[in-house]
Amino acid sequence: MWDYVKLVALGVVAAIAAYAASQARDLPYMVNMVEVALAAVIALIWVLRTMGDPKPSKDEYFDGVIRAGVIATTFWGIVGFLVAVVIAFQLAFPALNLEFGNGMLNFGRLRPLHTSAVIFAFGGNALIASAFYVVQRTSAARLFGGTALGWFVFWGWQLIIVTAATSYLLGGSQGKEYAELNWHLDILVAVVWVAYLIAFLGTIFKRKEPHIYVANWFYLSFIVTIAMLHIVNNLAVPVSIFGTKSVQLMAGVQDAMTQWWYGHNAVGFFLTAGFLGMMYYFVPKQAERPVYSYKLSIVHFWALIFLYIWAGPHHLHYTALPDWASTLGMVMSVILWMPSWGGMINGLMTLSGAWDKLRTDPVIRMMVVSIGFYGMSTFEGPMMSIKAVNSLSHYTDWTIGHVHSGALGWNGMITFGMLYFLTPRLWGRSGLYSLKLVSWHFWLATIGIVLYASAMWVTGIMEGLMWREVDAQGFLVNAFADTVAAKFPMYVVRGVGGVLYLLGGLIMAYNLWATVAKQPKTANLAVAVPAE
Ligand code: HEM
Ligand code: HEM
Ligand SMILES: [Cu+2]
Repeated sequence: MWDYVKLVALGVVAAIAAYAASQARDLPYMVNMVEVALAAVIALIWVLRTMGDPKPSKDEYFDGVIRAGVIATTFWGIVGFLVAVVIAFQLAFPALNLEFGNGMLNFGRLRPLHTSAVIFAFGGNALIASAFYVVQRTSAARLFGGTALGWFVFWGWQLIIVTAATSYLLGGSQGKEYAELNWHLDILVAVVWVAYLIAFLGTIFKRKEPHIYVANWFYLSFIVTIAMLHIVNNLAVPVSIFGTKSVQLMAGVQDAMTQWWYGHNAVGFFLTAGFLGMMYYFVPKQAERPVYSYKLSIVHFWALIFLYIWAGPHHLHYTALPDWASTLGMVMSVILWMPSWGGMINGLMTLSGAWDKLRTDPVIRMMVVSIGFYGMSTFEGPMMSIKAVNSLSHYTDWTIGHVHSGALGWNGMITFGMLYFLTPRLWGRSGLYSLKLVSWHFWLATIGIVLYASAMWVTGIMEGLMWREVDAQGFLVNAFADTVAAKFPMYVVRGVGGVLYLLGGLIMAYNLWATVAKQPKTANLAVAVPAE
């Protein structure tokens, strides 16, 4: 019966999408609708072919969707880093904005492709997969909603990634950073995200462990907050239901504030709280030590989520935003340093008594460096939110350097650690194919980040100082073009750093593949046992 409901629903979606494509007013909308129709047809065929298959055992964890998530995270990571390297060199060598790409290969279109690929495709898949793994293990319960809900979340997310990417390349964007998707795709995101929330919360509700492990608190706050941010920041009235264009509900400075309330908390909850959930499960697991302080984890959790939500105005210093709002954002940001370091200390000190593992286990090394970069970027951030500092750093590459020490160092490295932890376990292999290759990955990535961040500090502070340099009469000394020319060598260094980081990612992809393909099989451990 349930299968028939699914068939009808998919058929209706395919028909509506095909009709919408035929009525489309612009190219991105048309292509997106064709993609949605195709996806619905493929899903329909799959449901038809698997109808009546035996149901999987209820006391086994649902790991298929997590395996798919591991593959997707690795794949989108490589895609995101590759586009990253291209745009990095485009900034150094503008001729790389290739003419024959007809606009599609220009920096302006590839930049949102990069940010979305790394944050939402690479980071998003890592978060979804790890949340599904952690919530099942710590609740000793199978994922709520059965295979259907889990696969819906996974494939829905991949569909969003593909439609988003094609839309950006074709110029479909509403021009809000990290929220470039037009309204028709925003609705898709909201639907898939609510399904994700239901799968996660449902598993918590049916848990066999009385206790809710702290990693789940972080994951839950991330899922709920992102839903709220996404919906409020994208409130808009479409111009036509057959086109991408819409009118934002809020205007002017209210819209700007809403956008950076969203943007900052995308950092705070997507790139921080969710990844802290990852840290709180995988670091103790890999180190084989309990969390350093459970009390600290609770205190810094509440402090973190309370403070983050107020800090958005630090993106709008010296703008039309009222001064008091800007000051409020600054103060909350500076206070935010404390809970951030609470998290860092808790992660690092989990290794107390196991520091020797740093020499023998490159996966732990990766996690520790990740936590180190988390600490560094959450010191740098509060400092940059102080108005006097921001008046120098804003609009410069310093911000870009800050972003990437968080993104490459913290998000990237903890994700790599998580993938190295999960792959042998999910495929029932005795261990990773090669620890030596993990070590290579570690060094390439670390050197890549250091090149990236130091190049951006130098060029950022340099251009900030050049912009404000005045002569004795008060005239500006440097033309804007002078700063662009001066930045060239640093842009090349950043590009080289990116190449190293990408190489590390490729080595990881090979190592993970070889782990599955070449390592001997061990007994499968997918049976639900109390709180792993
Ligand atoms: C191979 C490594 C990477 C390289 C070479 C790279 C390069 C770049 C470049 C050239 C830009 C544009 C900067 C500008 O407009 O001046 C950029 C922006 C950005 N990248 Fe990356 N990136 C890499 C990895 C990542 C990762 C892994 C993430 C996130 C997890 C990330 C997140 C971002 C964000 C959020 C921005 C926008 C920053 C802003 O507007 O302030 N990047 N990246
Ligand atoms: C206590 C923690 C943090 C604070 C207070 C903070 C503060 C700031 C400030 C003041 C800016 C510059 C705003 C501007 O001048 O335009 C900024 C930019 C940014 N930060 Fe952080 N930061 C923190 C942690 C992080 C972390 C851990 C990450 C990444 C994982 C991150 C990602 C970003 C991104 C992506 C931007 C660029 C936004 C844009 O596109 O303009 N931040 N942050
Ligand atoms: Cu912020």
